[in-house]
Amino acid sequence: MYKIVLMRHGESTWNLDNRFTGWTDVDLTEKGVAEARQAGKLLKEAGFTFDLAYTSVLKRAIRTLWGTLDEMDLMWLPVVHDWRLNERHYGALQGLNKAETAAKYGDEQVLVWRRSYDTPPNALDENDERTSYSDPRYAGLKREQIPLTECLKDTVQRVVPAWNDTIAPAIRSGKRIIISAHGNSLRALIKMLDGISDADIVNLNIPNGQPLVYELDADLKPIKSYYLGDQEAIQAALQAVASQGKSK
Ligand SMILES: O=C(O)[C@H](O)COP(=O)(O)O
Repeated sequence: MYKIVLMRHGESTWNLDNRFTGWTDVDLTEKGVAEARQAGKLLKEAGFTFDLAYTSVLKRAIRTLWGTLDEMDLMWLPVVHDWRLNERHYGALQGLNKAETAAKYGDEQVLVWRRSYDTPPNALDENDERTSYSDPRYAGLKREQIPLTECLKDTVQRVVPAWNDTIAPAIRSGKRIIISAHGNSLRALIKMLDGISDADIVNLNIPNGQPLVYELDADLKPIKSYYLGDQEAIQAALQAVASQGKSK
């Protein structure tokens, strides 16, 4: 049996402002930094340790990993930064307030943009200054690999290869791993791991900074999964994430 830990980054400045973030590289708030440390404390208390860490190329996930590993005295750990674990690109919504967008376009439309499997938000214009074309961290990618918007299905199409090419082989070789990533890149991964249908994935929300343990069998199929920590607080946080896209 293998055990892996998935974790969404702690609260970011744009989580606090309730803005669509996607590939925008915003930092953690003080609360987010504290959540990362608290996650490390919980993992240490529960007897976890790791051999290898995976994260995205976005600082809110990277800094969360740093805080967690620091708390576990594991800052020396090898870390793989993979752009394929980035948040889902939120297209032209990036930067807009979620509740204001719901007031303008309706809660239903915002739910479709946030949670539907295959309807992407409007794309950024190629000349929009918010595109990632000239960002050096994506210099190794072909232009067509850099999204202008994504639905969850598009995110699945990059997260699953990251799993198959690098993460799954590392787990099979016996490495104990932690993945620090994002709400929707983790929804993509969990959809694949748990075989969640396109319709049911709409209901899956991930709270900030809470370690989610997956126990996997020899074929890397989930045996069970559970959040560490205060279960009531986690349920409240899940509800709060679901409500972020409502006008009231
Ligand atoms: O990119 C974002 O705005 C968030 O990190 C995830 O947002 P969501 O819960 O609205 O999809």
